[in-house]
Amino acid sequence: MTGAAPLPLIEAVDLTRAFGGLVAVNKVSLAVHTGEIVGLIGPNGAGKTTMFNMLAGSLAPSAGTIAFEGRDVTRAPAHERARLGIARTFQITSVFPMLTTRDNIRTATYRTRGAGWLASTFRTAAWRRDEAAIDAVADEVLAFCDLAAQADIRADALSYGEQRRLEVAIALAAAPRLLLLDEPAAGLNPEEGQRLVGIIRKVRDRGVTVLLVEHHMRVVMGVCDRIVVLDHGARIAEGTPQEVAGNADVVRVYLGREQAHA
Ligand SMILES: Nc1ncnc2c1ncn2[C@@H]1O[C@H](COP(=O)(O)OP(=O)(O)OP(=O)(O)O)[C@@H](O)[C@H]1O
Repeated sequence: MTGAAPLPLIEAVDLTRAFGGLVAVNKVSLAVHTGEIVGLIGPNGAGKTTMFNMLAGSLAPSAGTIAFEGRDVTRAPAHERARLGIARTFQITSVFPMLTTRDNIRTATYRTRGAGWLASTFRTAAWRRDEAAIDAVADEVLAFCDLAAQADIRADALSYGEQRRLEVAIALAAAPRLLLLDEPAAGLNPEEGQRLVGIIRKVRDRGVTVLLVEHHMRVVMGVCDRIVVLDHGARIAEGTPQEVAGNADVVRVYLGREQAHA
C-alpha cells in the first residue's frame, strides 16, 4: 500500500513574471518539502532573484500559483507570509549599523510581534514579560549563529561574515518554518563560507526548511539536498548536487557564460 505523497511545505506552479516584454520567469514549478535544503541556481539573468522575490511575497507573479502548507498565498503580502512562517534574508545586508547585534534582533522581533508603543511607553507588566521573552529569543539565536561574543557590538563593527550571520539570526528569531536565503555567501571568503554552510545545516536540524539562491558553487554543492537550475527564466534541470553537476544542459549554460566572459 502506498501512502499519499506528503504535501510540500511550499509549492510554486507555473510561476511566471514578465517585466514589459521580457519574461524573467516562465512557468517555473518548484516544490520544497519539510526538512529539505534546496538551492536555486543559474547564470546571471536566469530569473533566480525574480523567482525568490515572488516566493517571499515582495514581487507579484504575472501568472501561476504559490501554496504554503497547502494554503494559497499567491497574493499574500510579505508580512502575511512572515506571519504564516516564511522568513527571508536580503542580498544587501539590511541590519541597522548603529544598533548592537542584540538590538538588531530585538528591533526586528518587536516589528514582527507588533508590540504596541502604548504598552512600551507605560512599561506594563505584559510588556515586561514580552521584553524578557524577546531577550531570551535574541540570546538563543545569537548563540546559534556563533554571535554570542558579538551581542553588544555595534553591527557596523561586525565583519562581513558576521553581518551575514546576523541576517540569518534575525530571520530565525521569527521562528519560521521556511527560511529563504538570498545569496547568503555573497562576498564571503572560503572560511566564512564554510562556517555558513555549518549554520545552514544546523538550521535544518532545528526543523526549519531552507531554500537558497546562491552563486557560490562550493556552498551550493556542499549544503543542498536538491538543486533547481534556471536559465533564461525556464527550469532546465533539477536533482542532487551530483546529478546537476553532471547534467549536460547545466554544464553547457555555465560553460557558455564562462566562455562569453573569457
Ligand atoms: N524590475 C525589473 N525590471 C525589468 N527587468 C527586470 C527587473 N528585474 C529583473 N529583470 C530582468 O529579468 C531577468 C531576470 O533577472 P533576475 O534578477 O531575476 O536574474 P538572476 O538570475 O537573479 O540574475 P543575477 O544572478 O544576475 O542576480 C533579467 O533579464 C533582468 O534584467
